[in-house]
Amino acid sequence: MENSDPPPTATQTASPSNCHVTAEAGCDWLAALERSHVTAEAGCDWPAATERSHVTAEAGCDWPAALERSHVTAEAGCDWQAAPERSHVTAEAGCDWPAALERSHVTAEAGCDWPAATERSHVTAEAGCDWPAAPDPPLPSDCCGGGCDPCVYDIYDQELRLWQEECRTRREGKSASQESNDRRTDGPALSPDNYTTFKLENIQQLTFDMTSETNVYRFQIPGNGHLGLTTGQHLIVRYRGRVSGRSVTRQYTPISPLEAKGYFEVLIKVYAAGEMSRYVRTWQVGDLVEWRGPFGTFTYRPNQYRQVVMVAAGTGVTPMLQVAGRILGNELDETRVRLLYACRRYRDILLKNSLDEMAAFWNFSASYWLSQENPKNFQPKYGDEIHHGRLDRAVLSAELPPPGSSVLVLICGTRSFNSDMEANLQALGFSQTDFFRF
Ligand SMILES: Cc1cc2nc3c(=O)[nH]c(=O)nc-3n(C[C@H](O)[C@H](O)[C@H](O)COP(=O)(O)OP(=O)(O)OC[C@H]3O[C@@H](n4cnc5c(N)ncnc54)[C@H](O)[C@@H]3O)c2cc1C
Repeated sequence: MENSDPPPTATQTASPSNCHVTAEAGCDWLAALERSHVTAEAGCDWPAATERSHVTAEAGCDWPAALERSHVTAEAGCDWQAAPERSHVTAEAGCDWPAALERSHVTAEAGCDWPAATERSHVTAEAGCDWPAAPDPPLPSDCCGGGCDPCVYDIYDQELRLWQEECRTRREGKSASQESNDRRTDGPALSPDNYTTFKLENIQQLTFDMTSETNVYRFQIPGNGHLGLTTGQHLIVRYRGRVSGRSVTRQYTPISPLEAKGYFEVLIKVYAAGEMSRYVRTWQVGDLVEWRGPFGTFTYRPNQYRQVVMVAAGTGVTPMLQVAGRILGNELDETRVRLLYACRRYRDILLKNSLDEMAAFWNFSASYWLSQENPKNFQPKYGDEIHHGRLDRAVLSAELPPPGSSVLVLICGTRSFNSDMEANLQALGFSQTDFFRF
């Protein structure tokens, strides 16, 4: 006998992974596929969305609650639109959204008109609406596994909390800048819990080539205030794209003296393909940039060690400068400081003038390891200690006193540089307490 079921009245578009599927009115859908994004028309009676499916409902739709990790449930009267790939939802004006479930991040206000969200960001607001972008969760590859404090996951949790807080204040009718100003009048210049905007007052270019540039950015601190950092601490900067709706954070270590008043400076290497770099490249004098901090667990006591050996690569010199500045600025501190600095070429040595000034102190010396410099093609400054080749275990072995002889080794460079140096130190008999990685 032939199947007597009526032909389906609904249009169903099956989707491969990451594509979009749409259900028409009257459609009785099966659970949405993992990672498919689906839209239901009015009158649709959907089953619960499965894990990781993202669903939206049209006006009049009566949806069951979405399961964990599906993102939203729709209210009657809501008029939803299909989300673009991997973005989750867009809300129309007049929409009244219920709170999103775990991992969905936002609720939209009445009157809000949101633009399409970008990949992995969840929702953003359209023209007219000044809704904050939700933070992006870190990728597994963002975590170095080295026990950083704060780790990228801690930063994400903090960002999520801040973002939820900001959404709340917006719902209550208070703008974020108003909040920030309120805080500034009765609090310190900088807070680890909330972002403060600082005005960019100068940009100084240090290096430039086809793939990157390095600049020093100077920010004004109102009222001749200071950051309140201790040695070796860093800040977090946030970028929230008005158009893209993305929220990106990165860490940077101020290079200005810790006690500097009325300003602070950060050195930032701007990469062609870097996510934050793309934003930093657009910075202009007068721009307002959001910072929070300080962060970092490094502690230092004068004369605690006989020698501090700094092993740095590229922009990893920034915390070293802070620590060295602190030691050399205290005439009662007799700690010797030795910097081993790996760069590609001579002209890539960052903050060379500051390092040269430090070299005038009896207890500071620097040695530069150039991996890509042609010995014939550059003119070192008189007295520069230049080596051609890589900063490797043999160098550490020759430079470092034996483990246990009151030496602290500080490490800061790329992720691979850091883990190479840690492995080298351990192979040379140094224990975890003998070194610190920024
Ligand atoms: C505690 C701490 C302090 C820091 N302080 C500073 C600082 O003072 N100044 C500073 O410039 N950076 C500093 N960084 C690094 C900074 O936080 C960013 O990781 C860096 O600016 C790149 O961000 P991005 O979004 O532009 O690039 P991403 O989007 O994160 O990376 C894109 C690509 O850029 C390239 N890239 C990124 N970082 C590096 C790198 N370090 N070496 C080589 N290639 C790289 C890679 O090709 C990468 O694939 C610090 C990091 C930490 C954890």
